[in-house]
Amino acid sequence: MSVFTPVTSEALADWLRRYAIGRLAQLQGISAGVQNSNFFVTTTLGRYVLTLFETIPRAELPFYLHLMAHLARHGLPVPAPIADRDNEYLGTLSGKPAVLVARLTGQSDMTPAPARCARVGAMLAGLHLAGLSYGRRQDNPRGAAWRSATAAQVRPFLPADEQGLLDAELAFQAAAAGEELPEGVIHADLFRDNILWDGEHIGGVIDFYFAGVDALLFDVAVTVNDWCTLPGGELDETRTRALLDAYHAERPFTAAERKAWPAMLRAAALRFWLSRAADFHLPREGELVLVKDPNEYRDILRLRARAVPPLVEAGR
Ligand SMILES: Nc1ncnc2c1ncn2[C@@H]1O[C@H](COP(=O)(O)OP(=O)(O)O)[C@@H](O)[C@H]1O
Ligand SMILES: N[C@@H](CCOP(=O)(O)O)C(=O)O
Repeated sequence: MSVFTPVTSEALADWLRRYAIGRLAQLQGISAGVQNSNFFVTTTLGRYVLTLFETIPRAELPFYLHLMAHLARHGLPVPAPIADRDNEYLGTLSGKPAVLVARLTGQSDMTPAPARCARVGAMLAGLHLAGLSYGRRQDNPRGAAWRSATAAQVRPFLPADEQGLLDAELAFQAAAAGEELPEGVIHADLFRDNILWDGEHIGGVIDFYFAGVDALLFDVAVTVNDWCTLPGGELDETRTRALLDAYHAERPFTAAERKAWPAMLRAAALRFWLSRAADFHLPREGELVLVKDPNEYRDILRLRARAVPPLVEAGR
């Protein structure tokens, strides 16, 4: 559970006067998420999610908020940020940068069937295509430079065998960086808990606060590693095929991407092993704080270094 910064009903009711969305009816802390403080806010006019940003520098926030507005305008089920009476998305509450976004409907599915993986693949391709016309640029905050810096921070806390795994992977990734891959805006954290299902339709894609510009294939790898992994960490071939084929039908993978796929699955696994290890060994203070298991992604990383299914089946 993550609420790092408390918000009182009195302070929120006062803050809401800046908006045109009615009076506060209900405020509830959200028991999920690891990065920001989130609350469900119900007013006399609608239902919203309030996010207080805990770590992202204020100057970087317009990239995310305008991206969400851009994608929503392109018909994707992304929460539109709410502008205040001065036409600003970003405000300040409890001393933190704060935003209200539309609350979307649906529930996340932690045991998705192949058909849902296919929908996610198609939606991810749509998100990448819509992102091509987004005018702002900000690098992936969890890209290669962040991975090297975070590896140095967490390495002293790891046992010897994990230090060896980490060193070998960093060396492998440095050697694998080669041909240029198609780039664009990526979500970068499209886990099962960041998609809300409304029946068989995707009702919401949330949590854009790791988005940035990077290889589109990195986003595909992040998504496959979460949506298509069996409990022991191996890839489920049916779900993997469903997701990749549906993506490929919307944005065909290039030859360079096919070649880079095994290394990209490993880069994506490394990213989440590192962030979870950093959250575990270097925790932040908070009222309700959720820490996810780093070993899950350590094991996924080990397994992806063995055989993985091809990005595109032979003959397609
Ligand atoms: N726009 C939204 N509509 C509906 N529920 C949301 C929305 N945004 C967040 N949530 C809920 O809040 C939870 C935490 O949000 P998330 O963005 O994952 O947190 P964090 O920013 O800490 O990673 C989600 O799992 C979901 O239940
Ligand atoms: N998806 C990441 C952590 C980010 O948490 P989220 O709640 O914002 O998705 C992980 O699983 O490590």
